[in-house]
Amino acid sequence: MANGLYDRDEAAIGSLQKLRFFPLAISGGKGARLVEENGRDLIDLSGAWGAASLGYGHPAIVEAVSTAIANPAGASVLSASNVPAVALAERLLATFPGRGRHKVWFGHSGSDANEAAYRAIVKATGRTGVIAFVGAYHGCTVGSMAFSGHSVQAGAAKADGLILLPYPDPYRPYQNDPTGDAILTLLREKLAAVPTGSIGAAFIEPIQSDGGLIVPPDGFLRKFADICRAHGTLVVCDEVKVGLARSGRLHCFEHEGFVPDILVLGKGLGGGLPLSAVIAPADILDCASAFAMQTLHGNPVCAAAGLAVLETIDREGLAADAERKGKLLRDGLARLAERHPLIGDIRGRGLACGVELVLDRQSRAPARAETAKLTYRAYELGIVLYYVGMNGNVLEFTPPLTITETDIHAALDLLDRAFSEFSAVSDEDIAQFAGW
Ligand SMILES: Cc1ncc(COP(=O)(O)O)c(/C=N/[C@@H]2CCCCNC2=O)c1O
Repeated sequence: MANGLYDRDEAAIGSLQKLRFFPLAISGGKGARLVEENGRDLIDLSGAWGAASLGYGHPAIVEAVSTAIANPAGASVLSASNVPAVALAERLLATFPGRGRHKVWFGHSGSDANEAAYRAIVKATGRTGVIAFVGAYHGCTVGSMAFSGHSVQAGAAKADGLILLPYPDPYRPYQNDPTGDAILTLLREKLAAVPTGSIGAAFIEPIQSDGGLIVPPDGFLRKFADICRAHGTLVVCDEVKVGLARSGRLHCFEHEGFVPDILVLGKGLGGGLPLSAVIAPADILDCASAFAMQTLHGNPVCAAAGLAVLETIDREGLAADAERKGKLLRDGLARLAERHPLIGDIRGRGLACGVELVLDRQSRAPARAETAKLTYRAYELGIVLYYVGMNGNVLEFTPPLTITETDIHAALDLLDRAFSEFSAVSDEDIAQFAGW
């Protein structure tokens, strides 16, 4: 379609903020389906990288946002309180089992939330050191990149005193130890080499998402937290992508039998609107004023959307639904693996699933080029699906929590075709899409 939407996008919007895999040009959406400019509809297995937690056009979101925008209670919490933001903060605090007094900080994105958490911890404790993991994507601001470990940000300035650890990956285990204990030994060695109490924060994803949708071994997070806390380090759980019912529990850390000191939420919290939150001890979030603020933080319209998301998760039982539908999806993917040797590993919790593609199941050599062609073919067949991973070879399934079983089955049928047909995609077809 000459001078179609995608061409106009290319002409008008810079590549600085683009992560493109195929020429998706969207004019609308409903449920778990996106509609392209030409009227074609696609099943969205990404959910806008997990942000469209309730899909597109959910009545609860439409109602909440329409009401809020028609009578906006100001525009932020900087210099006034507003009804939706206070109500959302109270509702978030009611979900968090941490001991002691906690408060909420509101942001627009996972990036600004992680950055605010780190800056507040340094301000409150004076401890600049930070622990994080190779493969972790905590954001794309200077501050959140400073303790991210994803290859896409290799050139970014890193925090002084950053300790980056391998993330425990049972499919590619560090030192061939699938339990992750070798990583904990490394952590103890690193901590022994720094002044006691010099590390303020430890950032961990309970499922490492952009690093490859990796579910850690049982018990790892709990043991990791114990070691950090013995060093006086606050454990920050980044649930921006896998939180809020997606994993089959309201909070993903519930699978791990531990409670983080600080919880970071984003993406799905806003149901497609820009909204993030940090839940932290009151003494951390009250350590200063006018220190981590942006003009529209705590925007009442976005906060109304956040309330609608939490209420809908509760009312529609979306956590239990995610558990059930995630198993349905992974069982279907396992049946595809019987026919397609490219599939090396299937993993996930709830509706956060990863499928790692390899050239050979013995060597587990990453199938990077094949992954790019597969996602392109899937798009041609009517599926929106992106990939993640340090080797660019892990299909990431984070569909709307409201996806129907019918759409899951339809998507699996289309994926089956994509696996059979992707080799027909030419290098030229994907050349213009840089991906990660
Ligand atoms: C665990 C986790 N923490 C923080 C972030 C940053 O969130 P924002 O992109 O909302 O700033 C993210 C964002 N992840 C990226 C966003 C860029 C495109 C690639 N796919 C993602 O999901 C994240 O997954």
